[in-house]
Amino acid sequence: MRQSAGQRLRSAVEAERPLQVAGAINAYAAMMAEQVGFRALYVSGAGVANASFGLPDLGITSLNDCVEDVRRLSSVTELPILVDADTGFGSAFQIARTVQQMERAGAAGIHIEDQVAAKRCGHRPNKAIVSQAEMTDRIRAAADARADSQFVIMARTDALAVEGIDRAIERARACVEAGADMIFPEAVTRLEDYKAFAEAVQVPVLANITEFGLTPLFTTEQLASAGVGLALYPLSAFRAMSAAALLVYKAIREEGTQQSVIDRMQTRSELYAFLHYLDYEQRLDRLFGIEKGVD
Ligand SMILES: C[C@](O)(C(=O)O)[C@H](CC(=O)O)C(=O)O
Ligand SMILES: [Mg+2]
Repeated sequence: MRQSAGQRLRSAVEAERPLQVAGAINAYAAMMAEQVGFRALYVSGAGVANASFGLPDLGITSLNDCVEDVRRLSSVTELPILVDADTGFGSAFQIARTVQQMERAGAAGIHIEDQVAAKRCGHRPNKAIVSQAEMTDRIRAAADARADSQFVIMARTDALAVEGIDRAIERARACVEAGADMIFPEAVTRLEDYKAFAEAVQVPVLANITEFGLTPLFTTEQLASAGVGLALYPLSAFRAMSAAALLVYKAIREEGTQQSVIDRMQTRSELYAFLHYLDYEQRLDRLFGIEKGVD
């Protein structure tokens, strides 16, 4: 029997340490990431807000906004998809609904964080977090709502920046007791802190290797030595795509031609290869009996 998405994520974490999880802001990006060998994908909350809606990552987008992006990815890939569910999109019953909708949309797991609903990016100042009791309630509600017991509930804590390492670790442990399968300590600055989390919680720990934030760009080797289970690159490709797009827009506008930036572009045949375009065409020909040169 085909493994569930949750099982596939758990197996991937076992198979690759740390499991590199690639952020994909759309279905086509997911296909490229899969075809270069990633074994897991990520739907970033910031990605949904910034790329799909042109909004800042400040808790403005909804469950439906996010679920739609998840559906698009799960339609084109068998890779397990970890989803950023921000603060869970509400209180207990809404969190339960978040879990159910994400499962149905094909997600393998979600992370829920302990920031207040008016959340911020984890690498920005002035974050505020809910009490430990409220956070463990979120996790309990999420774990209880799963249809598939293998669906991954990951607890993200933003407590390190707010309350320091000891309280953050205590929170992470409390989340595991409440049913969290994995832990995402946000905005970690030192390898030894990852190690401390990993040793304390004894479940896979995720390192968010997002650029231009508080976490140094640790290598997978460094992360492995600190006992990290998953290495996340939430927006790396999006940042590069955005820079490339800007360059191209400017060149066309300023130079009246795209000639100077053509070698920055993916070619039509490269695009078609990732999309399996020719397979579609062949299927069409087979279905409708169209042969070359025959009307
Ligand atoms: C991981 C994250 O939650 C995301 O939404 O992708 C962001 C990433 C970022 O803003 O760089 C976060 O770390 O808060
Ligand atoms: Mg986020």
